[in-house]
Formats: sequence, C-alpha cells, structure tokens
Amino acid sequence: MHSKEQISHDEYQKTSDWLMSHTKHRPIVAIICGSGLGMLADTLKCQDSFDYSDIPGFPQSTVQGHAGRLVFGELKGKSCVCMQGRFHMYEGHSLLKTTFPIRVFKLMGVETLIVTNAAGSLADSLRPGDIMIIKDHINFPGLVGLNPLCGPNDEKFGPRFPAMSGCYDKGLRSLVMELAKQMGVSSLVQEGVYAMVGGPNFETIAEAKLLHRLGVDAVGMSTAPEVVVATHCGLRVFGLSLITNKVVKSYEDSESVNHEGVLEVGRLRSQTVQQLVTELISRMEINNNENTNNVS
Ligand SMILES: O=P(O)(O)O[C@@H]1C[C@H](O)[C@@H](CO)O1
Ligand code: HPA
Repeated sequence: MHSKEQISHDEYQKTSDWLMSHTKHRPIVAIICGSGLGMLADTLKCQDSFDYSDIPGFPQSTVQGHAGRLVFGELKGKSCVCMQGRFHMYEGHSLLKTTFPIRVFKLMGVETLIVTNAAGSLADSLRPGDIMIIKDHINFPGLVGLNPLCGPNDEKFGPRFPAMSGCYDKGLRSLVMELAKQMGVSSLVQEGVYAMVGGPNFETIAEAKLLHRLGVDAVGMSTAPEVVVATHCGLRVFGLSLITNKVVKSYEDSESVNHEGVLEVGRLRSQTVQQLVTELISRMEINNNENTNNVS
C-alpha cells in the first residue's frame, strides 16, 4: 500500500542539489507536459536537459508520448523547468514517486506550477481540440485514500490538513481567459472541472454516465496528485486540459478512444497550447526572490 513508503526531506534535497549543481538555471516556473504535449519544452531558450534516468532519485517514464526528460531554460525572461513526461499511478509508481519532482522543484525555488494533460470530455460543450482551464478537480483515487499526502506529514513542506479549495489560482485562470481573447482563440477555451481516475483503461459507458452526472467536465488519469502536493507545499498552480476525445456515454455510439488518437490531437493543437502557456508565463507576476536572475 502506498502509505507505507516514505521519502525523506534529504532525498528530495539531494535531487534538488544535484540538479542545481548541473545547471545554471534557477527556475521559478515548472511546467508538466501532458500526453502529446512535450513540445511545450521546445520554446525554452538556452536549454539544459537531463534524461530522467540520469537524475538521482527520479522515476522513469514508461508511456508513449512522455519523453522522460527534464528541460531547463528561459521563456520570456523567466527561468523555467519543464517535465517532458510525467509519472502516472497506473504505471506502477507509488503516488509519492509520481509526485517526487514537485517537492524537488519547491526546494529549487519554483513558485508556480503549470500542469497540462490530455483528457476526454463529458461536457457536451467541450469538443476535441478545445482547451479546458481547470477550475477544480475531483481526485477519485484521493477520495478513497490513494493520496500522496498519506503517511507521516513533513511539516517542512506543509501542514497535515491542507485546504484544497482554491488550489487552481483564480488570478492565473482569469489571465488565461483574457489572453485567449487577445489571441483570438477564446472559442476554443473554457473553464471546467477535471476528474482523475486511476486508469489505464478508458471509461466504460456506465462510468462515463456516472462522471457526467457528477458534474465532471473532463476526465484523465493524472494531475490531481501533482496539484495536491504542489498546493500542500505552497506552490501557485495553473492547470489546463487539452480535450483529445469525447468520452463515449451512449450505448448507441460506436466510437472508441485510443492513445494514438489522444497523441494526434496533442500534435494538432500543440501550437495553440504552446502560445497560451508562453503568454501566460510572459504576463504572470512573480515574487521577486533570488531565483529571478536570468542566466546569460
Ligand atoms: O499524462 P496525461 O494525463 O496527459 O495522459 C493522458 C491519460 C493517459 O496517461 C493517456 C491516455 O491516452 O493520456
Ligand atoms: N479518459 C481518461 N483519460 C483520458 C481520456 C479519457 O477519455 N482521454 C485522454 N486521457
């Protein structure tokens, strides 16, 4: 059971120290690329990149469309770190390992986490290719005790009982809605509720109907554990889902979803997602800590 595993503060610190000694970048923004969205790292300038297999303590990516590389670089004058590939519970990683990079980023001085994912839509208003700004989430594994915060609490990171209301920063959500208008893509962008299920199978029709009745707008297999750990340690979070498919919720519908189709929509919408994230990073306000120095 996941809650028996522990990762000490020292272990997170060791990975952070290793990374800080191998790059001059001092990131203030971390980006997690969802399935098929690894190109978000391509926009970073003056890159330093590390395969996960070379980073002490890092888990390995096993999913197609998740390269398994950590990329540091500058975007619009801000120092960033980008995960080209995330870890999912269904890969067999414990939730602590799944979220390991988040606390490492915190120790490196990151202030803001941008999470992206591929998701299937339940809401009729969300079509494949649309972008859903995550307003809130339902962490289904978390609700039954599969939560990365289970086990002894490390007060150095955050409190035993962290609040999760407001975990998706309101200011950043409004900013992205505004940016979408300015970029002329507001018809593609709306807010909604994301639900995490364990995967790796896609939903049955009965499960889809249940999620729809519960008010879920989009469903995926990631993100919630990362956001819980990030919020626990005080990171500001912005999340977006690229809608890659409609979740089949009728027995009359003969369509079915597959991972290749998910990756394909990622490729088709990569530029718009990239532009939105770039503009967000460019326009977001940051706290002036020592990490704001640019790398020359
Ligand atoms: O890493 P994300 O959440 O973007 O990946 C989604 C969920 C599954 O891992 C995969 C299914 O196609 O895409
Ligand atoms: N369900 C769950 N996860 C997903 C989906 C889906 O329909 N599409 C992309 N990730």
